[in-house]
Amino acid sequence: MEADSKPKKSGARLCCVCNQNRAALKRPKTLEQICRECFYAVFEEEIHQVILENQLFKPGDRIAIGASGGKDSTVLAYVLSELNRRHNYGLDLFLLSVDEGITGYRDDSLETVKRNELQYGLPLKIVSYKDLYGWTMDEIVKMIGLKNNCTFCGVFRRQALDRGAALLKVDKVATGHNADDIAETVLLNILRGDIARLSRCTSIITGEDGPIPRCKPFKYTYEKEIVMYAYFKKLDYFSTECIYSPNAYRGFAREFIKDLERIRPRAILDIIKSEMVQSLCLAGGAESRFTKAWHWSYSRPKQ
Ligand SMILES: Nc1ncnc2c1ncn2[C@@H]1O[C@H](COP(=O)(O)OP(=O)(O)OP(=O)(O)O)[C@@H](O)[C@H]1O
Repeated sequence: MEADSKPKKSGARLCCVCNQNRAALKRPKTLEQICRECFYAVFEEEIHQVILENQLFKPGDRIAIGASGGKDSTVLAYVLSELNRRHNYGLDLFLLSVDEGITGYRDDSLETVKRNELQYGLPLKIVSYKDLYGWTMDEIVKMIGLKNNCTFCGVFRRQALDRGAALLKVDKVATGHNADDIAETVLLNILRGDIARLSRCTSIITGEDGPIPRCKPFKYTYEKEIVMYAYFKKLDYFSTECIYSPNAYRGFAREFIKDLERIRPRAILDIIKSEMVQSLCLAGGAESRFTKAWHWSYSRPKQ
């Protein structure tokens, strides 16, 4: 037997990919035992394939990465810079942050993004609610209280990202929304009976009819794997929840998805997939029939 084909440690569980190194973790998505190096490789390769298959970028594109300083957007910035170099995507990458003006949250996470700017060598643009709208979220919450503040903030942030993207003259904004976020949104839209949003929420590219399209390279990437990747790679990210976001309804959906994942990891992908199939049916002309049937059954008097 050749030296390098021997297991490194007898009795230790071997990585199911290379069959050489000791497994260091169980992949949350597949439950495979895998070593760190192979985990990095499969994690990055899956994202690369998603980018290619969905034609998320074109050579020469200027891409802003929506950078909140959280784990998802930090891993996105790191992985996109790596893939851009490795596969010669030919992209000009930028970090774009929105400062909502939330003391004790966004000010701290922006410090992380400023460090990421240096660590990854990506130019950073920060746009603030105060400059764009004349109000910080702290001031808005003082005025309107905690009810509905997430709705305001979401609308403002979307516009602020568009404004920042226009200043940077980018072709697209990439965000760190992951598979768990998308499955959660599918579930929320089902629970609210919001068919219009339901049929849009799994799209990997959105806003193509608006000023600047958005894309989600992590559409199929599990949150737990993002956390593991950030942890093993020792990436510098900020991990505190927004102080104004006690969104109970979304919280329930999140917990439910996590419970399903514990029993059956594929559940996250299956929720996304089943929504995509339904959207395709709607796009194929079944929309009016489906909507009529929906309204009929919804408004039918109780027997
Ligand atoms: N203040 C912000 N500035 C720029 N982009 C943002 C901001 N907040 C959110 N985003 C973008 O939207 C995505 C999803 O938002 P979400 O609220 O889930 O982020 P988060 O939990 O604060 O951080 P992350 O998703 O990076 O871990 C982020 O990954 C990021 O790309």
